Amino acid sequence: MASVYSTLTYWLVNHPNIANFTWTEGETLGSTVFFVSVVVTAYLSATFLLRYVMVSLPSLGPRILKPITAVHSLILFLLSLTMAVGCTLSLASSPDIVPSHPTARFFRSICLPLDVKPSGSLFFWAQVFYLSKILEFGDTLLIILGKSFQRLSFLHVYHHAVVVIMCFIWLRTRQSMFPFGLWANSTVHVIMYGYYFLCAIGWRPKWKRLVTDCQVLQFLLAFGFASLMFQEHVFGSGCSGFWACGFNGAFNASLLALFFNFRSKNYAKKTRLDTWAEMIKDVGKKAIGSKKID
Ligand SMILES: CC(C)(COP(=O)(O)OP(=O)(O)OC[C@H]1O[C@@H](n2cnc3c(N)ncnc32)[C@H](O)[C@@H]1OP(=O)(O)O)[C@@H](O)C(=O)NCCC(=O)NCCSC(=O)CC(=O)O
Repeated sequence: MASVYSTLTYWLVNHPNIANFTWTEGETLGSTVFFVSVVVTAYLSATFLLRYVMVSLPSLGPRILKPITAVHSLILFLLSLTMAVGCTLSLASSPDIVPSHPTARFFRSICLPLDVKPSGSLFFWAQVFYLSKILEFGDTLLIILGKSFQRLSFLHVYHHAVVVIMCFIWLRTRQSMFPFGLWANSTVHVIMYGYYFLCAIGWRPKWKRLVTDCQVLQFLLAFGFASLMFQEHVFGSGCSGFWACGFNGAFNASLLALFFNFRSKNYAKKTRLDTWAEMIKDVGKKAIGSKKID
């Protein structure tokens, strides 16, 4: 067990390429406002354009699409797992940012010091996370090519576009709360891409609702921890990128509202149907006396 831990720590935290990583605006891949603007504009334009072009074209058949979707989801599942483990180990073992006391270590995941340098393993994983959000654009392409237009929701497109801007702001402002956000979202995406992968290989899991609930939970936890960060910023020694956290707060609040709407549309119906079924059963039971009905 100890050797697994130390091997993982070496490859995901202490490897020279990771430990010596420094995010430098204008030098690191994707580190300019121009890059983010082009990427997000290209994503939105391509999505709307392809959506309308595909209306008059035949969809790629499931024989071609399902294996590609499965591979894409599997890659994102493995990448999310690697980022979640990498972030956890970075928080547990980076001596430069993380003090040895567990409570202080937790606070480091929600409040970075004002003079924090954008270097080391945590920032390395934030950069990987940022680039992985561009890879997630593939989800939209797969939905459009399969002509599953009902799944091309506002929630989907809005999330995929704005999350890239959010990650760029994390890095540019050395924003506090990003280690928690990175850890929570990567962990949730392990479950989400696991679910998507299983759907793509033809096994539709029964725990879809659990995936949605985990997504909602990450936003709720973020609000809880943000209040602790606020206290630490105001009454403690200050947190880096405090004002940029407002962007995250607004984005999380909008996603929370959209996910509550998604939940009520996708799962509440079932509950109502169940209620109706039970009512009909009761009426039936009364009508035929003590006879059992299914
Ligand atoms: C359970 C959810 C994860 C997904 O809900 P859906 O209603 O979209 O799920 P579904 O049951 O229709 O999904 C199964 C279908 O997805 C296909 N599928 C598989 N892999 C996919 C991929 N990588 N991208 C897009 N589609 C994919 C399967 O082949 C299957 O198609 P077929 O049905 O043809 O067999 C939900 O909680 C959710 O997030 N809904 C919002 C929609 C969304 O776009 N979410 C992701 C971005 S938001 C996000 O990611 C927030 C966060 O950060 O946590």
